[in-house]
Amino acid sequence: MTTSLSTDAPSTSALAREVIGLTVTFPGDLVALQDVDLQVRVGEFVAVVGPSGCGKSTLLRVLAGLTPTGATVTGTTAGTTPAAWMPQRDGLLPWRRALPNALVGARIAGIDRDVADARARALFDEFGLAGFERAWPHELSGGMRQRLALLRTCLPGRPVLLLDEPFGALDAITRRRMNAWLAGLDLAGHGRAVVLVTHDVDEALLLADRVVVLSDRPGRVVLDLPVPREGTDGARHALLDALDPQGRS
Ligand SMILES: Nc1ncnc2c1ncn2[C@@H]1O[C@H](COP(=O)(O)OP(=O)(O)OP(=O)(O)O)[C@@H](O)[C@H]1O
Repeated sequence: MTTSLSTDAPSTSALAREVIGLTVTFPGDLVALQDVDLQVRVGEFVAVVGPSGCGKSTLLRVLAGLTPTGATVTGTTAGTTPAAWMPQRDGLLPWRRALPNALVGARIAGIDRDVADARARALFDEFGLAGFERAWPHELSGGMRQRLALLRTCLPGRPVLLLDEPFGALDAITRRRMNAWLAGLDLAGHGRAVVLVTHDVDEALLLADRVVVLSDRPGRVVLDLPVPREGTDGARHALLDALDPQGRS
């Protein structure tokens, strides 16, 4: 399946995001990330995996151009390609129905109301949310809320998508569908890039061109692995080894 989602950026092979020597320290000398180097090129799908608390969300925030609350950030960052960030919490506005919630980012991005409305209605269908345009967020299941939040993130067509565990609340079948949708994005053709934080190694292998493994906190890059197109068993072992070096037999 190839998913056609309009984007406001031309197709290039440019650097979408780069961090070099990134160190993030929270108050109390809590070092969340240490000396992290990461490059994401337009057209790439990069998955970031690592143990809980190793700094994945913090890294995504920095890639989004945000300074995590209270943090000291050192190192260099580059890449100005506009990005849309989906945080772990869905952040839906409880006082707005589903469709107006979906349109929030598009309105902020200055997209014409009718254009955004038409795009949103098409995506409600693709995301299995057709018929729920007028539902209130509290009337949606956890998985539906997550899909709505992802739809809202994708709607403005920003070239870089930064997705923090977007499928955590989804049942296996819906997760497969959403994976297929993401896998069908013609990233290179639309000048896009995706950085996906996930706990699921198989999801990372299915979707990504590269998988970056962070160590236990302070998070450092312990593996940056290109995913082979065919036969991912070896890559899977390498990832599991990097995630749990002590578990090696
Ligand atoms: N605003 C903050 N103030 C203080 N400490 C923070 C803050 N945000 C994150 N941390 C700490 O930084 C470390 C990394 O947190 P982060 O949320 O980036 O990890 P994560 O890998 O995304 O975790 P998880 O997989 O459980 O979501 C943790 O020890 C966390 O407690």
